[in-house]
Amino acid sequence: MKINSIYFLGLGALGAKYAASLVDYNENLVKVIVNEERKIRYETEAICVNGKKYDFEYVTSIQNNQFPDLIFLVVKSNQLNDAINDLKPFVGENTMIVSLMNGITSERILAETFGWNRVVNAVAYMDAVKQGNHVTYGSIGRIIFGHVENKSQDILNELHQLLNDAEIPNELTLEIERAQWAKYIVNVVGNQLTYLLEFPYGQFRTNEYLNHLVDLIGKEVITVANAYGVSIGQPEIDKLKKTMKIVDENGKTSMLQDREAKRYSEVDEFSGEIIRLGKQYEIETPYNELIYNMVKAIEKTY
Ligand SMILES: NC(=O)C1=CN([C@@H]2O[C@H](COP(=O)(O)OP(=O)(O)OC[C@H]3O[C@@H](n4cnc5c(N)ncnc54)[C@H](OP(=O)(O)O)[C@@H]3O)[C@@H](O)[C@H]2O)C=CC1
Ligand SMILES: CC(C)(CO)C(=O)C(=O)O
Repeated sequence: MKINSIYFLGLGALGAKYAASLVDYNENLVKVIVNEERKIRYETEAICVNGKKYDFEYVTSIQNNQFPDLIFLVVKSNQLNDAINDLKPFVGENTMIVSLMNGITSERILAETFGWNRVVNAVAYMDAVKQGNHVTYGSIGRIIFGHVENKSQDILNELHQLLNDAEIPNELTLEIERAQWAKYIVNVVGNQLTYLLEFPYGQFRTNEYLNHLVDLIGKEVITVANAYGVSIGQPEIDKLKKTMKIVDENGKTSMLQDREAKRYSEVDEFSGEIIRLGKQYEIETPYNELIYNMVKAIEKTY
């Protein structure tokens, strides 16, 4: 099956970056799902990605019964429920939905509405930031994707080829859940610690107390991951520490950026989900309990 049309729902930092890269490859490929309010707003102030202005094609409904082959869903986890409602009219019987969202639950929630045969699991490594209508990113990034039961390989191979042609680094994996947890541990540990301590990445290079906390919280995540059935361990903690040491020392995790902008964070997807899984598997998760309640206490003041 050839991929001739790709829609995006979510034109924020990550969505705009990838929508722009695909438009650069083929301007007829991409449309963006919006409501009337967003359409007017986005058309009035066009989105710029790394300084280049993009006049994306915005759609508020399906035209001529032509459903997209693929939809990238790229919203924050606290926007997912509304996004699913807005997505429903655009999902045809052959449309696949790729969630680029952080965390491990969005695909399951999507599958509850659309079925697993419509859902592609994915994880994105990127450092995109959106301020006003300007999106900037520094790293070339990478998308890793796959089907949780390794089904739908035809369209996944097609997507792999298309991303390669568009020069978007990507990997089609048969171990997508493991790949998602390897990123999830970075978010649960790195995002949440930098949020609470208000630290840029540079602190990971020198601060032994911070790195001790990485070990403590990391081990808690690994215990839960192993009970969930995903085989990650100390190598993922070591890799996370290494990653945090080589990125821009002044850069900040998205969760710290949320705090600075007084936006609600994705804490429910991070420690919230670890606590929930901990209860399910009868594993104590005291570090995540502490983090969750501290983040919520801060957000309560908004
Ligand atoms: N930024 C990054 O580099 C990375 C982000 N991620 C993950 O990707 C996800 C998205 O992050 P990010 O792009 O940074 O977040 P942003 O907040 O920048 O973008 C989210 C966008 O979704 C739009 N949106 C929300 N609800 C709807 C809806 N119902 N219909 C249409 N558009 C909607 C918002 O529009 P509006 O502003 O108009 O309300 C906003 O532009 C998160 O899970 C994040 O953790 C993962 C890896 C890297
Ligand atoms: C991996 C990391 C920490 C990169 O910035 C991230 O995903 C985030 O900030 O949300």
